[in-house]
Amino acid sequence: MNAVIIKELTKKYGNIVAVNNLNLTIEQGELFALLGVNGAGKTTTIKMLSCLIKPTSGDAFLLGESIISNPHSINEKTNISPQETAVAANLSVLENLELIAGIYGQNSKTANKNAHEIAQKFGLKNELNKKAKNLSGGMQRRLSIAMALISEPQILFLDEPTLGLDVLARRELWASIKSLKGKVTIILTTHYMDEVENLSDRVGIMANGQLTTVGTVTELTMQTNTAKLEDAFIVLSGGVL
Ligand SMILES: Nc1ncnc2c1ncn2[C@@H]1O[C@H](COP(=O)(O)OP(=O)(O)OP(=O)(O)O)[C@@H](O)[C@H]1O
Repeated sequence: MNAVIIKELTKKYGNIVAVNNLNLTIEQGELFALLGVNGAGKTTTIKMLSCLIKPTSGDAFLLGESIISNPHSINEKTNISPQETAVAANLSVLENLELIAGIYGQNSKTANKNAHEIAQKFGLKNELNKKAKNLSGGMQRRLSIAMALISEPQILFLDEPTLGLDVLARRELWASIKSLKGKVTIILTTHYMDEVENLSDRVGIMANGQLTTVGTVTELTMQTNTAKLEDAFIVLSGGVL
């Protein structure tokens, strides 16, 4: 079954066409990685799909609901961990998690139970009483994703989830993301090719607001006659090897 159907989605900022006539279908439980050089249109796409900004034209259907006519319904079933880590600095880890659970309508008992469960899953169990501002950057990214997940979304958007993390923190976060595969539909943007190779079921490459290529890592390397995704990406983004 399809979780996401994108139809001719376009976003213009004045003369700039940030996203240009995007068409794409993503299956339920799939982890889809969106790649592209800086300014290609990835974040704008994710922001439209998560109903943070309105498209100029076109539409997208998430779990059958339109981002134009039913954004509230989509907000109940999806969540985003944005590029800027979105945690309340002066609240503890537990309070941050319970806050989001409360916003999504969970009573305090359920919110507390879910907060403890998700903290366990994301290696945050020993940090529950720490203020978010005193966590390391890696722990803050983890908390940000845990906060997106506590609402039990069916679709999760991860915008550069491991940006600025050290190798160990990145690997730990990959393991947490991998444990969601097949259960939650995930759309992820990243500049790290090893992340895509490790996590994604399919990859889409954007250039100048357009989705130029969609396929598995193997399909992309075969298509470009290259040995690894990084080389395939350079070829497909119009660069020189
Ligand atoms: N609020 C805005 N106002 C004007 N132009 C914008 C706005 N947001 C994005 N853009 C422009 O839209 C284009 C696409 O930007 P977007 O942030 O979606 O790219 P991206 O692929 O996510 O880049 P990065 O990898 O650097 O995060 C860029 O030319 C950018 O300058």
